[in-house]
Amino acid sequence: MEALDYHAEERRKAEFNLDEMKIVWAGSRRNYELSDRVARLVASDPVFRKDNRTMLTRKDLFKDTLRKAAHAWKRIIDLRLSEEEANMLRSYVDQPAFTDLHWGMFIPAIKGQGTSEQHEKWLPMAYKMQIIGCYAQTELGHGSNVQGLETTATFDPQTDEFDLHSPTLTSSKWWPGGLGKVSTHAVVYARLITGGQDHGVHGFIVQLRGLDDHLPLPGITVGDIGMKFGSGAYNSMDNGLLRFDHVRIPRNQMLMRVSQVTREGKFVQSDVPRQLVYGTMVYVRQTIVSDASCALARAVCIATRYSAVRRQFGSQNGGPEIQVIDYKTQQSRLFPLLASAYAFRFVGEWLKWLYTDVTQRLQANDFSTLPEAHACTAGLKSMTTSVTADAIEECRKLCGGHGYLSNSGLPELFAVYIPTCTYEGDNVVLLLQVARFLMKTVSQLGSGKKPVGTTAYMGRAEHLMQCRCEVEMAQDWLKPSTILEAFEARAVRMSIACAKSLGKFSNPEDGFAELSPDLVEVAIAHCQLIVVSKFLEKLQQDIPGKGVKRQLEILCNVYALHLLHKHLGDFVATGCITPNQGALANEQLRLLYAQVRPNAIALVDAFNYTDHYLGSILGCYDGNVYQKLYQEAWKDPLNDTVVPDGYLEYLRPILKQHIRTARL
Ligand SMILES: CCCCCCCCCCCCCCCCCCCCCCCC(=O)SCCNC(=O)CCNC(=O)[C@H](O)C(C)(C)COP(=O)(O)OP(=O)(O)OC[C@H]1O[C@@H](n2cnc3c(N)ncnc32)[C@H](O)[C@@H]1OP(=O)(O)O
Ligand SMILES: Cc1cc2nc3c(=O)[nH]c(=O)nc-3n(C[C@H](O)[C@H](O)[C@H](O)COP(=O)(O)OP(=O)(O)OC[C@H]3O[C@@H](n4cnc5c(N)ncnc54)[C@H](O)[C@@H]3O)c2cc1C
Repeated sequence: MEALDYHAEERRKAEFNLDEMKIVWAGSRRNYELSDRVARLVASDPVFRKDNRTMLTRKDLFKDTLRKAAHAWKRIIDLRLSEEEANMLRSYVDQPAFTDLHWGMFIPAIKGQGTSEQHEKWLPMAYKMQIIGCYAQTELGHGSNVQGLETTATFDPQTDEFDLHSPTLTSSKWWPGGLGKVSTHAVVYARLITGGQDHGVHGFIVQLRGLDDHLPLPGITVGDIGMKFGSGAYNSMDNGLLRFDHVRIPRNQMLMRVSQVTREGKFVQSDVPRQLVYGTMVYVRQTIVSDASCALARAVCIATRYSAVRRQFGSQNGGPEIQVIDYKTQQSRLFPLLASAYAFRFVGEWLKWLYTDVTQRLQANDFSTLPEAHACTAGLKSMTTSVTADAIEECRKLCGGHGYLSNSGLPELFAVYIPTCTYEGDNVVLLLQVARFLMKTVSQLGSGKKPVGTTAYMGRAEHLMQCRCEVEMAQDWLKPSTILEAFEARAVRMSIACAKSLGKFSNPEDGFAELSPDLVEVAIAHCQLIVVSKFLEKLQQDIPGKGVKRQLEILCNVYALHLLHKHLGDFVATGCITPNQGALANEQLRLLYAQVRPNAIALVDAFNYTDHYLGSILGCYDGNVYQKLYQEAWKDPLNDTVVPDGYLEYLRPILKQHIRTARL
């Protein structure tokens, strides 16, 4: 018998080839096939079950995470999964774990900041997980300000060792994932001191726990920092605290690609820029952008499918009520998020390319593109995670009351997701880094130095400062060059206006601090331009499949025009467009929503998410929402008994007292 599909009619409405769209989303046919195989592998394995996760106590959740990680590792070995497949497996298992930090930060830190001898010594053990590491940078007193870290690593020429010490309470390491209960090793960031001189923050490989008994080594205090936001969620991770009481490590455990300390205790700064010490963060920020599109797509998939099932009001002659997805307000809240998921997917692909390119250049000692890579990863990490976090909450609201149920999947997704706005760089702090980069670029405009890469448009500042938008009718907004020029003109005009305001301050740092809210807006305008332009570039590629390119063009226009509508003040105030042209953009946006509507379900089907990964009754593929909600309610432990525990002690006495009072 064919399974019920409540979305069958919706799926029939689609105007494009779904299989081809799945490939576009995955990046290539090969990626699609790998990802599909791994998703099914995870979904069909009972060890990876996650529907009961929010009910577990912290200890049980943590043990469940250890079990899943061990099982995942076994599957990776048994099936000889590649690094790429293992990473897909991590995504589909969907439970933050120490393994994220081991593979995502500990190993990359050694690779990026270690010498070839250090690679040879440490990487084979790390790859086999004979040692497990974390990334211990943040302290109780300092996270954003890395230069303010207090942990010290003092070289002792007598013994050829570093003495690691936590001199104050605020120097305690605080937050590193995997540190609390699991890691045997850490890359610890500490101030390097030689001959009484402070050389700033550097990375050191430090063993924390015994490899046989897992007990902390002498001088080391280590533990978990406690429960975090939400149930389930990020509590599967053992974010930890760590203190050193004069712990000794050999000199060759300082990561020495950027700077070295000789046997005599001489500090040597190589030609490699000091910022490479921050290189692991650049790598992870890039991965966070790709992950943002996945989290956003997940929330949007749930809200879209549910919006097609849910009906409220408008029944005619006893017929069905209106599907809430047909309300224009629902569309204007949902479809820009759907478009953003695609936009972030494509900008994530591009950022991966940029990161690979900069890494190859760094290996050849070409550091010229490092500032651009830093600005792009910082800015896009900030922008995509802020949008995604807000979007998950919006999707919860789009699902009405049922969105607040844990089994909608949205509360836990939100709780797991929101720290991305803080970790790997607070989003505002990162946007200020972008703003610094932009102000520097503007200040060099007159010097003959041509801006390149994502700031190349600033080289056309003269034109962009005075160009006039030529839109006369709503449909004029569909021209890619018109959209691009409006976004470029807005970004350049906001940047130059801020640079001019900065010039009025005698001390530039005072000016930067005073104008920082405006600078954040400038950085956002620049990042939005990057996303819009990368979406437009994607559309220049050969995209096969009936109607696929057309749908992507519609989504690209939705993405750009909803931003234009949202930030209309910026566009009008800078004179890039007139208020009337803004109104025409909004008119066009409404027409675009009507074009998205018949394709909405198929556009979220293209993410190819299994019901296991979605973890949401509201978002299930077959749309059989009400029956599943009803069945699920009876599985709640509160429904194990008809009369709840505590009735005799607490409820009955009140009820009885009430009866007595009533009789009086
Ligand atoms: C159960 C499941 C099992 C499954 C098993 C499966 C196994 C296989 C799995 C495979 C897994 C792969 C996983 C990947 C996933 C990874 C997930 C990771 C999760 C992350 C958790 C979070 C971790 C953290 O949070 S770590 C800590 C992060 N901390 C920060 O980000 C701190 C933010 N602060 C800063 O970055 C800096 O301090 C800064 C930049 C704000 C200021 O620095 P500073 O004061 O030194 O600089 P400035 O004076 O402002 O600038 C000087 C100069 O330098 C430039 N610059 C700054 N930063 C950089 C940089 N990074 N790169 C390059 N240049 C930089 C800056 O622009 C200035 O330039 P000028 O030209 O001089 O202006
Ligand atoms: C779930 C989670 C996992 C983490 N995992 C790790 C890990 O594995 N390893 C690790 O080392 N760290 C980790 N961290 C720490 C994380 O990297 C830091 O919390 C993060 O970098 C933010 O720093 P902070 O906490 O010092 O925030 P703060 O800098 O104290 O931010 C507080 C407020 O001050 C504002 N602010 C700060 N500086 C400025 C400024 N210059 N201008 C304007 N506003 C400013 C911020 O915008 C924010 O609103 C993790 C954190 C979390 C939440």
